[in-house]
Amino acid sequence: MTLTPLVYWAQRHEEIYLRVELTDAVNIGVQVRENVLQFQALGHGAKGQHQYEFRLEFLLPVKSEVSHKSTQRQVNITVRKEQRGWWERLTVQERKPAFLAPDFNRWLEESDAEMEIREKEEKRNRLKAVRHTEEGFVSLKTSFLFVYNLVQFLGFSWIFVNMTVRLFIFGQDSLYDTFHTISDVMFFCQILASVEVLNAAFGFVRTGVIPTLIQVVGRNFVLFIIFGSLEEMQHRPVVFFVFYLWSAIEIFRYPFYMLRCFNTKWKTLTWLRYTVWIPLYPLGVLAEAVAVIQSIPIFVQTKLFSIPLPKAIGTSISFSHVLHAYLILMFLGLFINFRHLYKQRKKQFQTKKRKTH
Ligand SMILES: CCCCCCCCCCCCC[C@@H](O)CC(=O)SCCNC(=O)CCNC(=O)[C@H](O)C(C)(C)COP(=O)(O)OP(=O)(O)OC[C@H]1O[C@@H](n2cnc3c(N)ncnc32)[C@H](O)[C@@H]1OP(=O)(O)O
Repeated sequence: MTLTPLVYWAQRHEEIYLRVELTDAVNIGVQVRENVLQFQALGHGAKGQHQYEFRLEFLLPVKSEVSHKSTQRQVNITVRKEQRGWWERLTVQERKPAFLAPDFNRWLEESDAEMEIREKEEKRNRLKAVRHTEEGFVSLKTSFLFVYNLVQFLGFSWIFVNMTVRLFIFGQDSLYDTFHTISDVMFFCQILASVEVLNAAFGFVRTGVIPTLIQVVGRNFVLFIIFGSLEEMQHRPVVFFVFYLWSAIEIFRYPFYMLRCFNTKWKTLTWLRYTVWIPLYPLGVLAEAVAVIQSIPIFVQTKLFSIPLPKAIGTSISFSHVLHAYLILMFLGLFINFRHLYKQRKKQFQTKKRKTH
């Protein structure tokens, strides 16, 4: 005698769901041929552990591909309708088979099913809109970074080329008027470089805020406080060395970033960006330290930026104390950034090795 399991059903506009009440079902066979579904499996049903079977002739055409998933408690079958629509019943015969019942867990009336479709569509449209906005934001961010890097590249290239040409034409004399020929563009580039701290802080670029802050604050301190505020410093050769060392790295760093905006890398440029800093960074810090040391007697003499103390004490705190503290900070900054750049270098070249294998 053939045993039939209990089967619960529900529909949507495009699918039929069947839930077969069999626990621990094995040897499950489900086929759909000419709109007739045949099911057989061995499992524990209403009549105990047996072979169970049933057959359903659908009201309207269905696709022959059928999917089923079994859990410990049941077998779930999904059949796709050939044509989208709402069926008035499941089977061709008007009388419902005794083993078949509506699945009230999934049951929906036609209007509710339509609402469900509409909700799904709305959700899909919302997701599409979010993706669209995100894509717009990404392309805006990329354009912004590209333009920023381009402007910095042009600025630092101008500085580097101008200083090199002047060195060739005027020789040693060019060392003494670097500030007057270069400072405007350097001021512009270094003020603009503050954007890099914001880029790091807002996550526009994958980098740490601290190394960027050290870099930007460190350079701007030397540029505005040491060179900018002391005319006596502006004619010294140290300005040439500081500006030349700063711009020598930037003419590789910014074009490297420009390519990264398009997820591109050029091997030689990547190597230069992550190698040239090894000699340049300590030399740059050394040149900046020389500038700070040279400025100390001038600050003492001119009392510029000194902090006046109450009249009863009758003296003031010289800015030179701040500069002494800054000299220590500089070497701390050098250590932090050198370690950071070393890690970045390792990351770049390790990734590359992994990719080529
Ligand atoms: C808290 C304040 C305390 C102040 C204390 C003051 C202490 C003073 C110490 C001063 C020492 C400074 C000395 C210095 O002025 C001397 C010199 O500069 S000498 C010249 C040599 N210098 C250099 O080589 C340094 C150049 N500068 C830098 O490299 C960066 O400024 C630095 C922050 C140090 C490192 O950069 P970053 O962290 O960004 O590393 P990456 O370049 O590897 O970038 C990481 C990823 O982000 C992407 N990125 C970064 N920026 C951009 C951008 N603008 N556009 C697009 N993409 C960007 C980059 O591509 C990397 O991503 P991916 O790995 O996918 O490529």
